[in-house]
Amino acid sequence: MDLRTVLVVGTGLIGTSAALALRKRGVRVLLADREQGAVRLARELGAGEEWSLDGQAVVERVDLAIIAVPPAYVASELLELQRLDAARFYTDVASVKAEPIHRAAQLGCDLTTYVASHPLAGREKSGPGAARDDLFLGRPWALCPTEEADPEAKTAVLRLIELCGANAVEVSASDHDRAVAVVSHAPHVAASAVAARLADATDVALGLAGQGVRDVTRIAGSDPGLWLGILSGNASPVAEVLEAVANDLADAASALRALAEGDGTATGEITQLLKRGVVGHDRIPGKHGGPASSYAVVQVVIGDRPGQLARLFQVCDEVGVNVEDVRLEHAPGLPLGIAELSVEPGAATSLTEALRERGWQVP
Ligand SMILES: NC(=O)C1=CN([C@@H]2O[C@H](COP(=O)(O)OP(=O)(O)OC[C@H]3O[C@@H](n4cnc5c(N)ncnc54)[C@H](O)[C@@H]3O)[C@@H](O)[C@H]2O)C=CC1
Ligand SMILES: O=C(O)C(=O)Cc1ccc(O)cc1
Repeated sequence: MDLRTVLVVGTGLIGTSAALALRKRGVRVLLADREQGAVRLARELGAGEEWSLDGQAVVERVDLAIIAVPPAYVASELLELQRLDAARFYTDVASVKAEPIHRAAQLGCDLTTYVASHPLAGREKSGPGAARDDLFLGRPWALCPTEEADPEAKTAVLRLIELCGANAVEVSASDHDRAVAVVSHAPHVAASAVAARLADATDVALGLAGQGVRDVTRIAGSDPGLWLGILSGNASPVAEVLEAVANDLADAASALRALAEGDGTATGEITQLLKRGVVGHDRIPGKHGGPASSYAVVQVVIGDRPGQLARLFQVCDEVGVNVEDVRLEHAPGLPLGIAELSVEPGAATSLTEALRERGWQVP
């Protein structure tokens, strides 16, 4: 089915990102939020037009309404939108699925026109100002149709996912919630626990912070209010994963205590955890949801001057090398840094040679 008009309720990070992606594909988008400022900013960013009611009636029934509000408000928003007959079909994007669906059933929502969904893409920033039209490109987007759902409602949500450039993954709500406890929600709490150690760390310690601690704690910078809602909505599955993580941490701490007291055999336990970590890390699928791939990394020294990265990418373009990922390491106190370019292993040598020929320092 074609989505000609879509209503986005909740013009924050996710709602506005979806709106921008849809606008880019020529879809007409209407915007609503309980905060007028959020609608205004989304509109100014080109995400669509303001949704308005004619008294208590909708002016125009849209093809699909996307409910992009915190998990606890999804069901009541769905009820209200269905009462207004605002759309033919409805979805939401909340990070938890079983509870909003259960609540919607309890409130008496029409489950035939509703298919819950969840894009596995986001950022540690909130609000329309953080939105990006390419946020969902190549990312998984779960959809959880219930038995009651009309097949056409599912088709509408699949079209939304396709228009946003994401990869649809159909899964039951309970399997979804157990899965995201492992890959998103428990990692978030673990990141917060590590970041919390930094709250009273010394300036010396913080001055020595490198990329590792930034990688591990990035998501800990997210909105605590939103995350309290996400974790509360998936409490048991998240608690189960955290208990397992806590056991591993407690075992590692005991082994290190034993090691500090001279028990050399304790290294075995620590090695086992580190090795299990490598196995788990390597199982994370690569870009576009494909199998985990190992790219070659080409390190290039770059000066801290405007335009350096653009010139570096220009060389990659000239020699036809696709940069799969890029990471910047800054050298503290020095006017230079290192750009780490991840490329297909077969392309690393030719890129290195091309860069050196053009005067770049490739250590
Ligand atoms: N932040 C992230 O990285 C991701 C978030 N999600 C889910 O997307 C949903 C939205 O999250 P974000 O966009 O990050 O949050 P956000 O805080 O950027 O935006 C939420 C917006 O919803 C509005 N809102 C709240 N209650 C409302 C109501 N009852 N009616 C109308 N508007 C209301 C707020 O004013 C705000 O503008 C949440 O359910 C979240 O679990 C899904 C994937 C990633
Ligand atoms: O910032 C990131 O990398 C994320 O992975 C964000 C995120 C947060 C919540 C979700 O439900 C899905 C994705």
